[in-house]
Amino acid sequence: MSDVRPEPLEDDVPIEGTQVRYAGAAKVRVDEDSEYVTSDENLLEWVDPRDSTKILERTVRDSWRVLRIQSEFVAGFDALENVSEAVTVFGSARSVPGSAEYEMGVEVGRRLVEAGYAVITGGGPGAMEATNKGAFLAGGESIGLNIELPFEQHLNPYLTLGMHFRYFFVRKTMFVKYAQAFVCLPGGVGTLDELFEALTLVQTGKVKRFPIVLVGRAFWGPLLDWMRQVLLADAKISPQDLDLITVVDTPEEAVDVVIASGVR
Ligand SMILES: C/C(=C\CNc1ncnc2c1ncn2[C@@H]1O[C@H](COP(=O)(O)O)[C@@H](O)[C@H]1O)CO
Repeated sequence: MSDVRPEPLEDDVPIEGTQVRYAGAAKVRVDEDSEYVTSDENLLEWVDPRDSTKILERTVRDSWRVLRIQSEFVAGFDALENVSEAVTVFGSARSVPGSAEYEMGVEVGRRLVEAGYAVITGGGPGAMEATNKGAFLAGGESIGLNIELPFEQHLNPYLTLGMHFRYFFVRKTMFVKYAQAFVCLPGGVGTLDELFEALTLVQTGKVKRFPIVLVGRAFWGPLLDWMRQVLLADAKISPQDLDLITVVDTPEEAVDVVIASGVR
């Protein structure tokens, strides 16, 4: 596999004292230290109904925000409607390039493409970049769905299609709707959130025939042990819920599980 770094989709000229950031679909250059409030933060902010000076926030702004949310769904559906069979891969934003963990992501991306799948990630750094890199260099469809965050945010350069979302929940819909399976590489809170959202959707029958594969027994094993020893023992889950997750050690095994599940 060639290791040539492709031209990034994003290529901002650095100017001292400034930073480039997204505001929804728009890209703007702002002061380096300017405070930034994300769309998710605005949406989720509680406005005291007893405070009459905030009536504008409570009524007009939230109502109009719905149209922005709607437009984000439309943009996502439009951009992704032609995606062929795909697997969404989650994993740490902090996996370091060149580390074994990063290389595992590269191999997952490559093997998924070789098995005929498009690859979808969060479009950011770390395991997301690694997986996109493997998919991109293998000549496959490599999709990154990025998210507006309170700090500078870039799409990784290994994408054939990149999108930038304001709202976490809109982006999460795309992760599920356009994929036939989830693969989770080692990760932190974001990865756990994505894993458990997927698991809830499968457990409650909202999505069907949707393999969830965790790569790295040493990393994921203790979580599964806890689910068994605490959640199952305390009757918070059913024994069959544990069957919804498959833990493997290698990218090869992970892709084999996806293929064997027959999802297409
Ligand atoms: C913290 C750093 C970058 C953050 N950038 C992200 N870009 C895109 N998607 C992200 C980012 N951070 C989290 N995510 C999503 O959550 C998962 C990773 O979170 P974790 O807490 O690192 O496990 C990932 O799958 C994304 O969908 C470094 O500068």
